[in-house]
Amino acid sequence: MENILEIKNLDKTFGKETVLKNINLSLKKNAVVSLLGASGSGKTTLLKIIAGLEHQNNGEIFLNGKEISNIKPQRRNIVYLYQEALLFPHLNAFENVAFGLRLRKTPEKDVKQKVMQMLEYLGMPNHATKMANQLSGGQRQRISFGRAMIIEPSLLLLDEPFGALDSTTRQKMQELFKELAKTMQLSALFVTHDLKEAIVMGDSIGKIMKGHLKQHSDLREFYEDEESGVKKEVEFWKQFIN
Ligand SMILES: Nc1ncnc2c1ncn2[C@@H]1O[C@H](COP(=O)(O)OP(=O)(O)OP(=O)(O)O)[C@@H](O)[C@H]1O
Repeated sequence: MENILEIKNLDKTFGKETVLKNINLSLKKNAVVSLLGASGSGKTTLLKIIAGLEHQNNGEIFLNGKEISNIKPQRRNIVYLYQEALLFPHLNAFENVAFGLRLRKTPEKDVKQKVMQMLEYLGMPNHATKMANQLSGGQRQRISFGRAMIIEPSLLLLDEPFGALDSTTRQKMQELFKELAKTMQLSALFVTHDLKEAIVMGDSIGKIMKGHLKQHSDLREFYEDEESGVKKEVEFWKQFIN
């Protein structure tokens, strides 16, 4: 199947610090790649470069087969959703979700229908008229997630999107995302610190270590790799079971 995203030989340094070294990554259309890596390993930097908010020192980025390194962020049809995504404070939840549709001059009838459906998906139809500061942290996070999803971007870059949620809501959002990714045929890079979440969300998994990215084509290969930490995790749980 065709790759929506292809990164070739990408390097990034900040001053004397080499953050990313010879990164190669491919993402198939309608697939999700989970991206793991310790704090400070360069995950956010990689997403920012793909979104066009940082620039690489070397290497190329192809979106749908087209090199995009010199294309402005707003022209890339990529949505980058970061951890502390801010909602527009002067807009209510409905209007925050509707924002991208309004920019695209979507007819009012469709805006209403799409936004209400998204709020329904997010479990928030009763919060539509609340302003951003009247929502809880997790609710704000869900609304910003809905705002990103609703415009059906070619590529979604998600940086720990469910990091601040309790485990029940987090699991619900994972299920919702998987469902929406399928129905909206989304392609996404999904950054998480959580091994279990990476496995649940990803069709394949990449891990950044010491500036290098290792991409596993499937979960079996990821499991077999001692460095992935999955075997260790399994052994940990086994020791409690006779
Ligand atoms: N604008 C910048 N100027 C200088 N150094 C930077 C800049 N942005 C990031 N860095 C450095 O690059 C390294 C990678 O940072 P990055 O935010 O990409 O890590 P991360 O894997 O996303 O971490 P976390 O999981 O903690 O969010 C860090 O050492 C950070 O200090």
